[in-house]
Amino acid sequence: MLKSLGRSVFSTQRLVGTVARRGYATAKVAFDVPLETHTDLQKANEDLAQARSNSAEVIESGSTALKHAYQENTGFGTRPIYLDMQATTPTDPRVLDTMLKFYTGLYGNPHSNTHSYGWETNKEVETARKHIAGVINADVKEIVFTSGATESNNMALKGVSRFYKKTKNHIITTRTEHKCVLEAARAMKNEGYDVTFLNVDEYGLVDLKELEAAIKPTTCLVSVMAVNNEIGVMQPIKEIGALCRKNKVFFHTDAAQAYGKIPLDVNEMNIDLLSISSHKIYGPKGMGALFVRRRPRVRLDPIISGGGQERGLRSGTLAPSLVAGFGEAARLVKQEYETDIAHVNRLSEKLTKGLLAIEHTSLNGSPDHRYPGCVNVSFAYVEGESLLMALRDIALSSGSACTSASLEPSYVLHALGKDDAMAHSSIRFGIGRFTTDEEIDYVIKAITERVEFLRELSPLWEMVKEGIDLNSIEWSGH
Ligand SMILES: Cc1ncc(COP(=O)(O)O)c(C=O)c1O
Ligand code: FES
Repeated sequence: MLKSLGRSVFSTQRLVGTVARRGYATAKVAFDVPLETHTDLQKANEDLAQARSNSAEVIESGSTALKHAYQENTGFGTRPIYLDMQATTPTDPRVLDTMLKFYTGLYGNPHSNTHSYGWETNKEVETARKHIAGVINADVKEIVFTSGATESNNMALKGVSRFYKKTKNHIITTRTEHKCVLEAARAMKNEGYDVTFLNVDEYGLVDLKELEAAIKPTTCLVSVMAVNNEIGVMQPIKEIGALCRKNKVFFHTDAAQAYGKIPLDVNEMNIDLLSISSHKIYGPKGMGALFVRRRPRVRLDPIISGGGQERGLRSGTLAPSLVAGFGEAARLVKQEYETDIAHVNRLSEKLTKGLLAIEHTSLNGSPDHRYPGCVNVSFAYVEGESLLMALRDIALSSGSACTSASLEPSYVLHALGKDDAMAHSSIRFGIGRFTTDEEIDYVIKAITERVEFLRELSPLWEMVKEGIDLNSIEWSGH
């Protein structure tokens, strides 16, 4: 019988009905389809949001945080508190101001060098490049614009290994990289390259000795991310850089979650290639860059062929509005670094303390080597997706688990040795420049109440309270 205590007991269908009865939502939605996949859950969420926004009643009005969550009628439905900063950040209004002029007067092609339309746009592009380089102490000539960190990572992994393939065909990366690095590495494996995927320890950190041992005479590239997007863990980038330089291997780091958020100096840290994403720093989406070191020079095969823009490494006309927005976002992260980090630190401490005060919760990833703006917590005996459904007033993610249409739990948490149940009960909280104290207070209160509420529904929780050892039970898979 215990074997059947699987997903059906935690059925989201039942949960939504119950949540509605408890008064978290005034609308009741009937689901006549079984809610099994993530797509079903999303649809159910959308239906519920629609029903709720059609309802005249607003729950628990009064507090500003709640107003923010439920009452702001933007015409796009209700707006939950935004705590999904690793997925993307809101555009800073100052960034938008910088971008608008490119949709009116400044429409010249930045690559046109025969007239003033081209020159004036090009000047703006180069100003942006300077701001972007400045954040990581790079030279302007070392910044190549791309469509985002996905493209930058592909360029680095595919471009470098293809260029050096005659003499070197080995790539080293880790198991907790973003999907775009893992998939680019896998693509190179399919092209015949030798790829090592390093393990991480229980804190999510790579072992430097293991890394050194993995380096071979044929190794051309080591790619280790700076800050993990799911758990916020910061890898020892400086030490990895030193190790790679000593062994004459190029070092690439995916800094999509790190750029502008932790101190990065490409020279001091011996970084040869570094990927950046504009929309993680309050800039526009669809924009990014790859830092490519000039001394010692890193060579790479372009993955896009064409007119030879961006030093021949990335052909195609640049999007000046996006470039300038990205540049302004970079200028702002540098200018406001101290204020931003102090703000994020303070709210992160408050949130972490508040969440870990709930019994049977734990922080995922190293508590010491982390970017504080990403807090990943496991709530034992509560299913992540049930909790997300009960937290419709807060925009959150359970890391990569819920971005997938399958019910496969996070590979990052797995790499840390977490079991399926723990991975499925984990939620990622992202704090940023515009997050407020009131929002964090509201989130702590809401999570505390709803975790308690969901546990009350959980037969597992009942068993825990009765003192049954859950490890002795054989579960059915899902
Ligand atoms: C660590 C990491 N790498 C790469 C990316 C991809 O960035 P972009 O959306 O700019 O392609 C992301 C964004 O989700 C990320 O978090
Ligand atoms: S699929 Fe969302 S938590 Fe498992």
